[in-house]
Amino acid sequence: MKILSAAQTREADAATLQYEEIDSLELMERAALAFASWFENKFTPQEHVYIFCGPGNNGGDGLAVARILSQRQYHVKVYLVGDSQNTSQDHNVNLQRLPDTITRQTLHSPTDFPPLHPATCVIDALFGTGLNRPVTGLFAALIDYLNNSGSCITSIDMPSGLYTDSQTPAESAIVKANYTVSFELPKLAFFLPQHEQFVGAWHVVQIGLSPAFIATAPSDFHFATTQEAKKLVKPRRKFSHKGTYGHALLLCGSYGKMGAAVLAARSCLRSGVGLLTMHVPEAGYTILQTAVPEAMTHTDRHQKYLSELPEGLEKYSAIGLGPGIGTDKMTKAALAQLLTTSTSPIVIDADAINIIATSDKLKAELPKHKVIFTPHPKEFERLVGKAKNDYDRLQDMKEFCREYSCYICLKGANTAICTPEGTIYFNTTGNAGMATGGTGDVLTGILTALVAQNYSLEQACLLGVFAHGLAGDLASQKVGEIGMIASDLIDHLPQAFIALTTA
Ligand SMILES: NC(=O)C1=CN([C@@H]2O[C@H](COP(=O)(O)OP(=O)(O)OC[C@H]3O[C@@H](n4cnc5c(N)ncnc54)[C@H](OP(=O)(O)O)[C@@H]3O)[C@@H](O)[C@H]2O)[C@H](O)CC1
Ligand SMILES: [K+]
Repeated sequence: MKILSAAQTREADAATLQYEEIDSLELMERAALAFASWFENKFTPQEHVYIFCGPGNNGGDGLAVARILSQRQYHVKVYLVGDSQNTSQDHNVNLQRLPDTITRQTLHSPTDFPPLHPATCVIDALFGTGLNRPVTGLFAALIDYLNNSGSCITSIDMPSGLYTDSQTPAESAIVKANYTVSFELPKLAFFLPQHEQFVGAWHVVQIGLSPAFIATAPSDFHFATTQEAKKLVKPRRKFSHKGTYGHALLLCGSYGKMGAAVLAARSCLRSGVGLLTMHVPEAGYTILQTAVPEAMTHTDRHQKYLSELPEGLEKYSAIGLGPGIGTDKMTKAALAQLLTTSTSPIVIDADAINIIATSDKLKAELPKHKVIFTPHPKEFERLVGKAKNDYDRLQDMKEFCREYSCYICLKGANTAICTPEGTIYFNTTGNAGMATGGTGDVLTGILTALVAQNYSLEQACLLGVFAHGLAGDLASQKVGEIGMIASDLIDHLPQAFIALTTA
């Protein structure tokens, strides 16, 4: 699904009003009803609800929510902030519609701020997508007060003070929401690690914005949905054999890091590949043959490191390399040779990324449209460079992928997948239990298996990253996040693929 900018959200809003022949007040009512339903599922009417409303339509939503929640037996108080001469039309109508039974107060200075308790539910309706400058003055004082209150804060549409799709200036106060309930589509800001403390757990509620508008709106940013991931899966054919599903080659491992090779091999096999050959240092032979009997094992002449490529590279439909290989100069030479001789797509991870990161020559030799990089943030920084903030990092990623015609899966809470055209997809599966050694090796195995099966590189990234996160989510239901290890992901890959192939 697409992610729209703040400006496009306003256009979608206008297109919806025109297409459905409704007025903006009705759309605001829909938004408020959708928010209130989410709120009712989360909080009981025992809790006191304080709603802080700004001058625009975000504040208008807050006023409509106040009316609806009060009808549903919540004890609601409304606090109005800002110049009452500068309020939006729909804000004004909803203020008039507020029943007299609801206490309301205009906040003129910090001395007016109401006492707040940890048990108070705060709804933040100060600013949404219409924020057009940093939040300072009384609004900033209020935001600081809310942030320090210990109360549970739910933001309507956006945490107030946070820019929707560009870097928020440092001087802006920003609400630190526990929950953000946004309308129709998540906003770009939600996917960036730097905003974790502001956005909290985000949810999207539907308000029926024009699907036709959304379908045609241009956007470089997307997020992955289960429906989309399911559409990517190619069903197995009845009259097929192991040759139908490709032959993967994984170059992994070094002395003391042979476990990375085992993890990549096992996940590759659990992702549907027809045949798998492992090329590992001599010391890995017994380990691989014992731990992964389904894989063929080919050994390097070097005992501890990879120093050469196996014969007959052309027979492999995909090559994965990096997990556990180290950065020995012999390994670097073998990698250089691979980049210039391989005709197959290559998945490049871990130390293979670190090796390429140090050499402009190797970067220049990357085969076009044939490489997927899977860096974690530190490896990304080495490969692409250090960015000032997450928006700049996305921009740098696009430029790198365009320059080298490659794909990058930047691993993290919402792994960001970038194509050579500069389109970015944020993944939506996975959990913090996956922040543990070896889960990256598992991803390399999955992606190599999918590319070997003839998925396009883009399809492999989207499906592979989604399945990897889904396996993590399924594993967390069994072992939780704290006790999770990379092998748990492999154990849950079959279930993940079952979930992606059932309606
Ligand atoms: N399509 C949808 O998703 C719908 C969303 N709805 C809700 O509407 C808001 C967007 O409403 P909008 O009125 O465009 O904008 P805001 O309420 O976010 O803010 C605009 C007002 O705030 C003032 N402003 C802006 N920045 C600041 C600031 N830093 N300090 C003080 N005041 C600020 C601005 O005043 P100006 O001085 O710039 O004129 C406006 O008064 C969206 O987020 C949803 O919550 C609809 O309800 C349904 C459809
Ligand atoms: K808000």
